[in-house]
Amino acid sequence: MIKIGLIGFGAIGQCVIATLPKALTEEYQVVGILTRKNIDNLVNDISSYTNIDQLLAQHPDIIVECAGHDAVKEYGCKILAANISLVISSIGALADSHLYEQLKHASTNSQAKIYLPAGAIGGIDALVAAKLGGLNEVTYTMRKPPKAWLGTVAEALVDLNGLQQAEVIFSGSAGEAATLYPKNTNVTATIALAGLGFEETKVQLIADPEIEDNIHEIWVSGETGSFTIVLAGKPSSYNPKTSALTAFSVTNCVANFGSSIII
Ligand SMILES: NC(=O)C1=CN([C@@H]2O[C@H](COP(=O)(O)OP(=O)(O)OC[C@H]3O[C@@H](n4cnc5c(N)ncnc54)[C@H](O)[C@@H]3O)[C@@H](O)[C@H]2O)C=CC1
Ligand SMILES: O=C([O-])CC(=O)C(=O)O
Repeated sequence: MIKIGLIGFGAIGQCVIATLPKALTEEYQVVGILTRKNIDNLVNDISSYTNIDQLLAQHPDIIVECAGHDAVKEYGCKILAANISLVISSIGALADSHLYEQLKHASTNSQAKIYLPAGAIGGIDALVAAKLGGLNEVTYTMRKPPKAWLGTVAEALVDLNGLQQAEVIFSGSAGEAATLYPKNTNVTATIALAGLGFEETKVQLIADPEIEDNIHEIWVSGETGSFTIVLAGKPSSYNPKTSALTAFSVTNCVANFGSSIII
């Protein structure tokens, strides 16, 4: 029996709960969800908690963070120190090298593992493999409709509501992108960690009024060859910033945790 906890019950959290029955062949129980405020009649009588200690007291084997960078900072080490494995959706939090080292240290000292899902993108398997062969260049372009950038620093750069043509709202390193756009560009951190790191991974972010999907383009060149991956992800109907694929990728991490065959 796998005991599962969640942090956050928004677009990703709700889809994870709905998808677990399809993804897990082993017996499991969702022992609780940490939310900002108590939610009555959550789903299937799952309890919601507002304090991490209440969730830890349910002795989950694995906790899925799908809340935001602050949640990783606030709870990550405590979860790992309690020997509970952690799936991190908000991978951009790891652009903070101090936090990265703290989490790694907490995991090394316990038997708990940190799972980083591919999330909204794909090709991470090819990228980590190409890294071992030797990488020369990794570039990533994210194109999202203007409404996906509302509530971000892009609002001060362009008129998102009146945008007539595609505008580059950021060009720079993966580390800067992940920090400047914490709710939108966690995948830049995933690509950086799998490949050339936060400084060397080049990122461009674009607000495009002519598209409806979130379009992710990864270009990699190295000693083993080169590849380009383009994903046109449907945005979650609950949160336009988040691609619908993300929650399924996160759920698959939980399935891998419980499975003897990892894919
Ligand atoms: N790796 C990837 O490909 C992706 C990662 N993400 C990350 O996942 C996070 C969640 O995404 P969504 O579900 O779309 O966001 P959402 O905004 O729909 O839901 C997040 C929920 O978490 C709750 N929450 C926030 N901080 C919390 C805390 N400290 N404790 C308890 N609850 C807290 C919020 O109240 C909200 O209900 C994003 O903020 C982003 O960091 C999002 C999309 C893709
Ligand atoms: O879901 C997406 O398209 C990517 C995203 O928001 C993130 O990386 O934080």
